[in-house]
Amino acid sequence: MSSRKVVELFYDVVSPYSWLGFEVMCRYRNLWNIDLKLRPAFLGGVMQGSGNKPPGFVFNKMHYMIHDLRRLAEYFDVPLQQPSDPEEVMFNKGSLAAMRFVAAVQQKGGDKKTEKVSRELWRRIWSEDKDITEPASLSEAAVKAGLTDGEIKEVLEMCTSKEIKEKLKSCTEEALKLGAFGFPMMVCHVDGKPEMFFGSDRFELMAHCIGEKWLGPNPDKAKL
Ligand SMILES: N[C@@H](CCC(=O)N[C@@H](CS)C(=O)NCC(=O)O)C(=O)O
Repeated sequence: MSSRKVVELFYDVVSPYSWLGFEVMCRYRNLWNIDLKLRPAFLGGVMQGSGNKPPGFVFNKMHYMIHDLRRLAEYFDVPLQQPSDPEEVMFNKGSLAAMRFVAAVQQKGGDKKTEKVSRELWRRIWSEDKDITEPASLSEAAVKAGLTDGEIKEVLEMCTSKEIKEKLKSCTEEALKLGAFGFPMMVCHVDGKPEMFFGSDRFELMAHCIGEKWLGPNPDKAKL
């Protein structure tokens, strides 16, 4: 068997398309000969650093996105539901506190816990119309992800540390260096060279580039 290819997934829980990309990558992780590395980063920093603007800033794009996400939720089998005030959630409240929390969970608990906490945060913001900015909200997500009270207390304390702020910042800067202008971004390391893909709609091409088979967004169902 050829050596496993490293695939880095850069994401932010404020991004609904990242949730789709994240679930697909988690479903394919054991099917493809890949080593998936979760790279929680800050989409606001990527927008600023690349000079891009969120698609929601253009009225027609926002309108399209809301319609598109409804179709995609069903197609990807991810329980995406639009929050009651998407602009407030995405542009005013944002995700800096949540992504520092995810970075701290990764530092303390590794990728399995990072996966679970990220999923619970997405569920709050993009399925249940709940807050992800307050410490109590972050704690609730962590409880659902299976972290103990002691772990949650420690992770919340870590969020304000210089180390965690730097960790999130450096991951965001790394994404920018790899060419990021939005999320999700997948970077496949093929023969030592990084190959970047933007969006949750590039899996077919990505599979082709890494020599794997694309079986649709839900490979388990495709096999039935
Ligand atoms: N076509 C992509 C769109 C992804 C997308 O719109 N991502 C947003 C964040 S939720 C973004 O960063 N957009 C930047 C851009 O479109 O330039 C997909 O289907 O996943």
